[in-house]
Amino acid sequence: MASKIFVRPISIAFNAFRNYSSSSKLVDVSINDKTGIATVTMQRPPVNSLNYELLIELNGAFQDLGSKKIKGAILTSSLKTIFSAGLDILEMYKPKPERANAFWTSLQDTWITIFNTPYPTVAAINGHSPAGGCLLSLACEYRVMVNNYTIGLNETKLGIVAPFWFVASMKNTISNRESELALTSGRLYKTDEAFKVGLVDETAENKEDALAKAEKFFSRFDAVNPIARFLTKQELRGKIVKVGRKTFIYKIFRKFQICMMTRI
Ligand SMILES: CCCCCCCCCC/C=C\CC(=O)SCCNC(=O)CCNC(=O)[C@H](O)C(C)(C)COP(=O)(O)OP(=O)(O)OC[C@H]1O[C@@H](n2cnc3c(N)ncnc32)[C@H](O)[C@@H]1OP(=O)(O)O
Repeated sequence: MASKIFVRPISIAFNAFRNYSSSSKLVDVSINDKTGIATVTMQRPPVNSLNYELLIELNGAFQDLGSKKIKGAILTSSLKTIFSAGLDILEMYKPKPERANAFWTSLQDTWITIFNTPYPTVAAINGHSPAGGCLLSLACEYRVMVNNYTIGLNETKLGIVAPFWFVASMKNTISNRESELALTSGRLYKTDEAFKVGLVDETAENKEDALAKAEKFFSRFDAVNPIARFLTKQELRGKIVKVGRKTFIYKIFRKFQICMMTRI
């Protein structure tokens, strides 16, 4: 684990990013060769619900970007009014245990990858972003959200308990008090409300405005050593990942969830 952490930022310094573009079915990745900014676009209509295949592609996209010399990556959606509707409900309906296990693992791996990237990340939230959609944006370092949409961890409203790494991601962004109020009530915030509590960092008029503001965020690091930056990010986020990845409680929790899912 430690070697992975220390090798990555050094290796990215030796890789070029120029003229890179790749598009799979569910995720499009492009890198602007002038700015060095990557854009990762989810494109799974109708609502970018997170199924196993989308998660695997997302995880792969963010991992691959770790080997390119990019300035930062923006996560956004190709859909007009939805960033992501969260986990695909169909993945949770009477799944086979193997599929359920693979699904949960892919969700957690994707969260860890995005939460831990050596390069800066921004979610340009250009539509509704409930539950797992909110989680993806929380994994990024900065959130810009288009006006008049909703975002939040609404699991309790669905009768579901948010895993503690969902909760930890929220608490990494807004206060413990606000997290408690939000999670226990399953609150979905409108864009302006989310901005007021710090769940999003900036609001935007439309997707173009959100992308422009996201790009501007990366210039904060123009005069910052990327390795020092990444190690500092790890110092701040490492404990959350460690707890999420390793604890006995997590394994029990996952078994319990899969058990619940396969019985419904
Ligand atoms: C259940 C077992 C529990 C066991 C324990 C599990 C523990 C889990 C821990 C983590 C928990 C949860 C994380 C999650 O992410 S759960 C998913 C939460 N998502 C939501 O609550 C969002 C629901 N969707 C909406 O609010 C709206 O659809 C929208 C995103 C605001 C879009 O609205 P819209 O009016 O533009 O579109 P709409 O007509 O509603 O939907 C279009 C079609 O998309 C389908 N759909 C919507 N959301 C999902 C989804 N999450 N998964 C799969 N499919 C989805 C919707 O059914 C429509 O389909 P169709 O056109 O009717 O066929």
